[in-house]
Amino acid sequence: MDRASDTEAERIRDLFENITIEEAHDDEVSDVPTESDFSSDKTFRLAPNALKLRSLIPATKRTASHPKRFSWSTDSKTENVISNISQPYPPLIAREDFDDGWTECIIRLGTNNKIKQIEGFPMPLQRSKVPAYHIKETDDIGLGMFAARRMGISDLILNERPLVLGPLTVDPNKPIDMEGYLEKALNRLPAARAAKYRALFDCHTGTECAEGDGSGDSTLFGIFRTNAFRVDNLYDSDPTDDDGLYCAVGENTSRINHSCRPNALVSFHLESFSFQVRAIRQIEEGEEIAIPYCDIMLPHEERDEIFRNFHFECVCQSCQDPAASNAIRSTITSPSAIFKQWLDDRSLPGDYVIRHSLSQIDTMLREGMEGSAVYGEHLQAIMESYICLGDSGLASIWGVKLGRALLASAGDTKNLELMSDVHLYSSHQAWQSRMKNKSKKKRKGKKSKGQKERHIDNASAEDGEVGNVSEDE
Ligand SMILES: C[S@@+](CC[C@H](N)C(=O)[O-])C[C@H]1O[C@@H](n2cnc3c(N)ncnc32)[C@H](O)[C@@H]1O
Repeated sequence: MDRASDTEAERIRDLFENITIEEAHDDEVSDVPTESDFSSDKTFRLAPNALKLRSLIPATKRTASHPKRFSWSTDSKTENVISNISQPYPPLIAREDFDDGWTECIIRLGTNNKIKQIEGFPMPLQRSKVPAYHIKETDDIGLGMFAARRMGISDLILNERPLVLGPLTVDPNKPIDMEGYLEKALNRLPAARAAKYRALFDCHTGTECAEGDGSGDSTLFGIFRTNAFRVDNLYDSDPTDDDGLYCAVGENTSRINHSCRPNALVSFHLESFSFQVRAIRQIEEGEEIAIPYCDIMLPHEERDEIFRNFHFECVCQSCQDPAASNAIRSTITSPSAIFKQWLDDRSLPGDYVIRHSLSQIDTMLREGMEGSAVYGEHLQAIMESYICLGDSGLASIWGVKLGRALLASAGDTKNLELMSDVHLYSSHQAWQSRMKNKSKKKRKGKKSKGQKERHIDNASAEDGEVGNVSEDE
């Protein structure tokens, strides 16, 4: 971080300590949602794109560490429903003066407090000197985002603070006045940011979907439903269901179109309270940037069903030939069963998992599926195979690939830093657990020439390429 941003971070922190949260008065918000408003089985998604950025780190970890104290309060009359959390309120500083942008949040007080406890919040946004994108008309699907320069895997394309954040789901049988809340939120936003929100695309208002979900012809809610992306790491109740989860609308993030073979992923970075969009493969200047609005592993019919709720038919290459893309998807599976089999059966060859995962990765690269969680699982399977085989060089090559994939999907640089450390691999508990003649090798201190070991050719294992398996005779 440079000196200027250091100073800005300190300034924000100082000011933030003086934040006063506005209490919602009964006359202002007459229908404050109660716990039951958010807890019906019949909830629907507000986010068309409800992007489940499933972490490659086992989900149990996240669930286990989830603090229950952030559950919805039943004492809703005293709750602050609309609260400003990202910056302090005037007269401390004018919202217009805030370079990184201002987010209005339709959230519970518990969530508000949770955000304020995040260490370092709010961190400044990352800005690139040379713009990475521009927004312009596509040939057929309205506006879209296009690369302004060439980018590599995990490169940051966009980092922006959302305009508005609100609940992911509401109960259609007990609709809350989202239109009213959004109107309030926009009135509190700087005028220019509110205008950006109002200018966003609305595929929802006036449709049959709007009739059934309580949004009626409310335009601001329609815009919210069209453009909100799920915020995966902010939750107010049990994160195993949709209840108490949030989604957010971004000025530029919400202009990114969907593809079932996306070249970028969007994630939410809590510390800076911002969307990050990162490349998941090399992107050429002028190429359209596309993200997944749903799980791209789903068969075409199920993806189509999701898009139908949002009134579009996907125009991506995979959807041009559904039979072919379904056939490819049906061959892709998680490596977990094969990995377990390899660990249990020592008669299987050393490269058993590696060969299988390389073949799966090859298929996924051809179909443009680097954005799926299974892709990361295969990178991980190869990395862990090399750990078991005691090859830290190759383990680190695949570890760095995995680190980049994790960075692109979760916006966190920690994994990549960790995986770049070559000593990490030899200190793994499974290190050398699959080596034949382990003791003999140790005595010799080098690889036995006659031993049949297979390895990935380092030169061809560079990013985006599948390495060749060769025999080391
Ligand atoms: C979040 S907006 C994306 C930006 C939008 N194109 C605009 O002009 O503001 C989502 C809408 O874009 C269109 N869209 C996005 N991806 C598409 C795709 N792959 N095929 C067809 N339409 C798509 C649909 O109309 C969808 O409701």
